Amino acid sequence: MIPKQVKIVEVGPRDGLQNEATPIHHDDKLALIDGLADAGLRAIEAGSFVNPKWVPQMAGSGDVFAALQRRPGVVYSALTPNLRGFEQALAAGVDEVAVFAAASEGFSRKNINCSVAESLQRFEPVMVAASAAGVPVRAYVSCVIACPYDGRIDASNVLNVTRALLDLGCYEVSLGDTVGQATPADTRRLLDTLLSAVPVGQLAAHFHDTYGQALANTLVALDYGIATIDSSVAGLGGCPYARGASGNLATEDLVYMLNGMDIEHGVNLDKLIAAGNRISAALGRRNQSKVAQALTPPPAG
Ligand SMILES: CC(C)(COP(=O)([O-])OP(=O)([O-])OC[C@H]1O[C@@H](n2cnc3c(N)ncnc32)[C@H](O)[C@@H]1OP(=O)([O-])[O-])[C@@H](O)C(=O)NCCC(=O)NCCSC(=O)C[C@@](C)(O)CC(=O)[O-]
Repeated sequence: MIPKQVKIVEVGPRDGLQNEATPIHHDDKLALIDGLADAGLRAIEAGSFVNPKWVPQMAGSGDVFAALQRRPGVVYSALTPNLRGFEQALAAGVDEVAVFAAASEGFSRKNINCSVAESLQRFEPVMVAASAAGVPVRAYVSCVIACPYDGRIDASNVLNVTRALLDLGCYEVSLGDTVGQATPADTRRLLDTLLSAVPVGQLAAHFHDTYGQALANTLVALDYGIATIDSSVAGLGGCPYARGASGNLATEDLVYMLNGMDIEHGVNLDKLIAAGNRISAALGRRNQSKVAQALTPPPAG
């Protein structure tokens, strides 16, 4: 049954910006995060504590967290691949962290330099430390439909990794269609398998829009009762280890659809579009959201 209320997890400042070729000014990151919070987003992935040699755009995440104007009720989170990343995130004052695994061996090796089984072992000390510090841990599974290295992925692989992450103590697993190849039929097949064994309240949807399918797939996820949807303002993003993959579902497009379906989400569309247009201008490109394009007046003259 379609949920009456949806939690939007805004991943633009992390998933969105991590793949940008040109350096992004610290102040632009802060303005983006604050603009998103001002628009009503209550879960914002603001950075990531990974090796800066591998993902240079996230190198300043500690500084970003230190300088955030925290708004009450907003959860500011970060990616942490291992204990070292978690310790840095904790020192930076994150409210929540996310560990990230993959449903394919090829992507796991390229992305985090270890096998899927090894990645789960690396998360064990993170879970212990997070529990001791009272920090909730979310998880991602990448490549839930297809992998740029291993091809099509069997839903049983996704189920096994999802279960392992929940068994470790993650409160939720976000299902990442990293390369954006899923069609609604693929999403249905995946969710039929997953929901035979995992409660719907422990799953979130994370679709990239490379093939223009993200909103259609999100609608399928909502239809299956998934009430947490990841999206990225202005459709920012991509993954450094999935060449050619484009940004996430644009938050503006998601909000517009939810408005039309009378599903509560708490986000002001006008303020969201303004935040998306600001970061797009800072990056020297057009806002990739169709809704933002439709609702933004063309420049005068
Ligand atoms: C995971 C590691 C760190 C393992 O990297 P590794 O090479 O296996 O780690 P290591 O323990 O062998 O250490 C190697 C070097 O990394 C350093 N190191 C070790 N840990 C850290 C850390 N936490 N922060 C900073 N530095 C770290 C460590 O100090 C050492 O430095 P060196 O001595 O060479 O100078 C590395 O592979 C890495 O940083 N990978 C980047 C992964 C990444 O950020 N990918 C993009 C995000 S995932 C994504 O976008 C998908 C998602 C979530 O959105 C969902 C979807 O759409 O699919």
